[in-house]
Amino acid sequence: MKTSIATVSLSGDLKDKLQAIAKAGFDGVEIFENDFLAFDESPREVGRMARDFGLDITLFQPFRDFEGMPEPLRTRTFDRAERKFDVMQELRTDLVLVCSNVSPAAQGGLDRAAADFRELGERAAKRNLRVGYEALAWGRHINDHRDAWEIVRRADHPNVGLILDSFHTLSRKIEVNSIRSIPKEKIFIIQLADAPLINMDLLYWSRHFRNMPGEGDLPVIDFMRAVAATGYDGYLSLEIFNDQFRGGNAGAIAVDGRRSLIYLGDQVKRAEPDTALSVPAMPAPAEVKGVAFIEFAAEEEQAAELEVLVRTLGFEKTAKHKSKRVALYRQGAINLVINTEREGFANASYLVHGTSAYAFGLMVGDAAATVERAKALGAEPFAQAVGPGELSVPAIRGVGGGIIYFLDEKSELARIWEIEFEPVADDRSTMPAGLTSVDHVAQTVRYEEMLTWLLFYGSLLDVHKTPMVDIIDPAGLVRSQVVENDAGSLRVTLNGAENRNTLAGHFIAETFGSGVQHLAFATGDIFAAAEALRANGFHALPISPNYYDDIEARFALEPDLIERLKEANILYDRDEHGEYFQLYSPTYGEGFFFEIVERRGYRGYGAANAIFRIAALKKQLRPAGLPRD
Ligand SMILES: O=C(O)c1ccc(O)c(O)c1
Ligand SMILES: [Mg+2]
Repeated sequence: MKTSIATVSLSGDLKDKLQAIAKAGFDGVEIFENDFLAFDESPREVGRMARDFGLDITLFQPFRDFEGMPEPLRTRTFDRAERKFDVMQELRTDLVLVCSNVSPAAQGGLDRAAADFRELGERAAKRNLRVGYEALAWGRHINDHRDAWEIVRRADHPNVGLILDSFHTLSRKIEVNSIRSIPKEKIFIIQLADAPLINMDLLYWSRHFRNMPGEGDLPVIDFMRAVAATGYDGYLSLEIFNDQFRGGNAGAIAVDGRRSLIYLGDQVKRAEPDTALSVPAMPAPAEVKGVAFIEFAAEEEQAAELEVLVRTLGFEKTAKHKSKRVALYRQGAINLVINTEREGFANASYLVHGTSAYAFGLMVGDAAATVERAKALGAEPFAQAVGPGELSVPAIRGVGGGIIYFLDEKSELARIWEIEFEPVADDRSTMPAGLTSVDHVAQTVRYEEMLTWLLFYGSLLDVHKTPMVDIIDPAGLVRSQVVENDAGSLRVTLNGAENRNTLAGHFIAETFGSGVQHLAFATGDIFAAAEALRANGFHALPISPNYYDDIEARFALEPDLIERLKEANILYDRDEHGEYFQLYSPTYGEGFFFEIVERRGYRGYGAANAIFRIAALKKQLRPAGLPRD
């Protein structure tokens, strides 16, 4: 499987783009004509630059408004093509993309178009060049790959072939199985793009909202399976028109792009093991059995404050690390680790981000295999010095710089708490509150990083994503999307903050980056938990009385239940599967907080309640930039 990406997909000048593309490990690049025209070097020099970066130029594109032109436009169009051929020879690329004509002057007719392509093929053949025809979804006469293929078939010229672009086919919901019968030699290149499902004009959707395969909602896998069924094993080339990517970090977007192609290849291979597509072998997506631990990095004094909060939540200090300043707090199956080391990664993370949940551990089927898969997908493995008697825990760097550790039950890793830690007798001052497990981990991320995170989790783990929802913060919008597995043993909510006045935006600005902003713990009895917490000296986040009047009316709740909810500051929601109860802690530090939830069948995350608890949480936050008193 060879990978390529169009220069139009990335930010920067042509050289920046080539550099990012090469660094991400692509084999080739499509030169988008405008990127070349806006660049000062000659085509010969651009070709040399690409080759110096180790990149094939897979395609030069696009050549517009070619087929079906009446004279004298037709003659001019062929002259124009000859000029492009000159540039291609200088660049030293042999393939040009001709996209279907959108000009009002264009005339229809498959035979007329086929004749034009045969003549163009003849001219291209004289120079050893090839011409690929792509049906734009909004082409004037040709907007369906099946018609483009019919024209290529009738042109019947070895230098004329078809270019399939997943966006054009899938955006129009064209039956992908029509691809299966196309001879693979006639498919000159495959362009790939996904997109979120939004109802809008096809051209506008295509030019602004495309994203990497797996980041959107289109069935790119079905498209790719149909392509693979032809026996095609040539270049897979990303062509992503996206406003955000154009302004983003070229290096990071290129890494996402390459990851998306490898992930796509892996999915095709798993669905069709006999596929002709040469896909690198890698372990299957990791099955997550649960969140094994969450680790905070803190400095001593703040750690003490955090410990008080954690104790009021009913946690008990059960163990300490044999040689490091690391303590384990436990309740039910929840392990919270507080790391106050003065060196190493946790300390470095503390120095940059302040007290934060900088790492978490996932219990998976096979920890080593999970890191193998992550590496195949271009993630960075993480390792630090292992002391005597310590385990080397497989780990990777997350997107925002945090760490994800992997434990499993098949190795010594399952016994990490016994091997590396020793029990302590806690003179416990608080009582357990019936918290049983981690319900979800909520990460606040930069809005521009949302897709990166989704692809990161989605490609590595056996999870699915839920549709994006808007969370209303009094100071702006926060977009939220969830990655979760069917078992409910992993739920990660990703909240993308666009603006620093929101609670999420404040957290990012003040902690210098994306990170875990809240942890939600599950309980089987929220009212009993609330009672126990209160006895522990925990103060639940106060919720406005107006909220309770509203839900009483909205859900027709019994007055008695409303009273109990109100009295304990418990929020309520309901979906078609059941009921949901939520209780929040006050904020800690720059907006970190805990949540306690009881699910009675409910599958969501209480998005409808977010505005109320955000307003309440924000009341407690110091204004940005002011020191704490
Ligand atoms: O939006 C366009 O015009 C355009 C141009 C070239 C392509 O390959 C494409 O898919 C779209
Ligand atoms: Mg295209």
